Amino acid sequence: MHIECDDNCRGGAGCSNKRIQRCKVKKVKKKRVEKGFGLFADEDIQKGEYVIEYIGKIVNKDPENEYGMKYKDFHLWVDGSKKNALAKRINHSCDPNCANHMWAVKGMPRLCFFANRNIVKGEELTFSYGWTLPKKDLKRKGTVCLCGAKSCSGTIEKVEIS
Ligand SMILES: C[S@@+](CC[C@H](N)C(=O)[O-])C[C@H]1O[C@@H](n2cnc3c(N)ncnc32)[C@H](O)[C@@H]1O
Repeated sequence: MHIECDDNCRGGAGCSNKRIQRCKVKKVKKKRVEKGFGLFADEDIQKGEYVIEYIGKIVNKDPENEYGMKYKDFHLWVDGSKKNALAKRINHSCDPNCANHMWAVKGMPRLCFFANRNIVKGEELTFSYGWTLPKKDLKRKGTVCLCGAKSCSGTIEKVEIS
């Protein structure tokens, strides 16, 4: 987990490690695409920059909807289904331009997206969902992936090995 500085840090007002608490989010736009809605960059974004936070209700069981996002290593999820927040519109790609990381901000865990390469204005923001399909669940087919990447694996979900 990454940790943001708090009010006692030596950097004070000039500290660059307070991006999330200062809501230094990028300009983004929601648009209709063949996957429902998608989220698009409305300005150029540099590799490594903070893009947006995944917001929702924090719950202690899997909400079992497409907007549930798990905190890695914790039995906690963010359920974005009821919130009209933009980050829940980010679609999956097999070759994503963003990644989500867990940050501790003033002692609280937050799920945030960062650019993993330079992104130009107008480009769709994507991340790798990491969804899995249990091997025992052979009757279910995965969701056909429409990411269009050369490296596309065909479905959003990967089949679990064991
Ligand atoms: C968290 S939502 C993403 C936003 C969604 N498109 C919407 O309109 O709210 C996840 C759902 O979006 C769709 N989706 C996301 N990425 C996709 C992809 N690469 N190919 C096909 N459908 C995708 C699937 O229906 C998935 O269950």
